[in-house]
Amino acid sequence: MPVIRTLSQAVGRMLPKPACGCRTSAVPVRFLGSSPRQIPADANFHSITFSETDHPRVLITGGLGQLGVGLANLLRKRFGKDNVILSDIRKPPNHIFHSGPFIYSDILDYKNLREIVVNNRITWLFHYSALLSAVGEANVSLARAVNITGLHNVLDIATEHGLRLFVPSTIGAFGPTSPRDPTPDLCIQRPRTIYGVSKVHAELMGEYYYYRYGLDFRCLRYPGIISADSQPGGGTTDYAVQIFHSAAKNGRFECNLKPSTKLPMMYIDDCLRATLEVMEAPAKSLSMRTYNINAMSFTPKELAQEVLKHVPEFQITYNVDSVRQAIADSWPMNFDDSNARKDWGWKHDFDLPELVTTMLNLHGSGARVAQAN
Ligand SMILES: NC(=O)C1=CN([C@@H]2O[C@H](COP(=O)(O)OP(=O)(O)OC[C@H]3O[C@@H](n4cnc5c(N)ncnc54)[C@H](O)[C@@H]3O)[C@@H](O)[C@H]2O)C=CC1
Ligand SMILES: CC(=O)[C@H](N)C(=O)O
Repeated sequence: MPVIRTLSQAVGRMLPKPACGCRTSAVPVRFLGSSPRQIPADANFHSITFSETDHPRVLITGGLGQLGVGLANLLRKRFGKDNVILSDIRKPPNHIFHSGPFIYSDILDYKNLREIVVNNRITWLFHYSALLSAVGEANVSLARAVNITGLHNVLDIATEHGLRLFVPSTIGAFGPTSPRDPTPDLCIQRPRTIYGVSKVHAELMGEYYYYRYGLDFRCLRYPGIISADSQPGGGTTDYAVQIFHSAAKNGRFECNLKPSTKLPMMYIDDCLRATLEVMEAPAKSLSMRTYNINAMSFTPKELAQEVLKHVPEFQITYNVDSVRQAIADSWPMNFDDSNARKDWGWKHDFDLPELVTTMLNLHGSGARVAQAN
């Protein structure tokens, strides 16, 4: 990799500066080889019309999951409703269908994805389609197809059409031989789930395409994300979302992880803001292409204790799911995100007390919260 970078820098120094004074890619990609899918490297579709003063034209894949709709809302506020297209293979509920552009897109269908990018003049792509850790273990071949083959399609299309590409990674990209407390950006990554393996693959492929073809690839490793108005899609950290729903509904919760299982977590607003911030960060501020981001770490017991402060009758019981427990035991307990904080000013807003108050209020147990306070 450093060899390619050095080579690209050397080639870059040999190139004449563009007369127009316009910005060039940090890596003079076209001189390093052909583009990924047998498309001539000098084909004209690289002439990007998007400039820094225009709003990006955004496509979100896998947009009907836990995170995509919230991301679309945030991006639509910033870039305009019609500039952000949600896509998925599922049928959107009415309120989402009527809230802005939605399109069917299966990321395994390369030609269809390319057509969407071309016809809608997409300039930024947020690639959210994935099978998460627990469902991935239940269907390894589908997880392999969606998380790995799907990523290949996205990488090639993003490269061919000069897109800025965001791919989320996860605490699940680490494994039992990684340092767990804290886990730095760069360390041993030997995950034991197909989900984790596919995310390490995505991190490495994105970085490779950045050096090899100049793809503007950006990646954050998310902790477990906690949201009120969207359901989690089958992960190991799902309990930390479901507990609020149960606490507000009937004051009881059966947890599928042991009380002492400590994992990094983050409120959805922080996660989505980080995603927008890293996409807007000037390329020169990014010393890496994949960053850890962190907010808080807690165990089910600690979370339950915080919920109890608001819902005094709350009861938690434990019925451990061995698959999820084994996964959680191999993941980081604390995340070191000092590089994100240093390079592009990442800062979280929500710690555990704010998270719990916000979640219970959003779940309509405001009356209980007020009573307890
Ligand atoms: N939610 C979390 O706690 C975390 C999420 N992430 C990552 O963030 C991204 C989004 O996560 P969530 O919204 O939670 O996931 P999710 O599981 O809730 O949603 C994934 C979406 O992908 C769609 N999908 C599946 N196969 C597809 C295909 N062939 N073509 C197009 N779409 C397809 C599904 O229909 C679903 O709507 C994922 O890449 C995930 O790995 C990373 C760390 C934590
Ligand atoms: C942390 C994640 O990536 C996700 N929520 C999962 O538990 O699989």
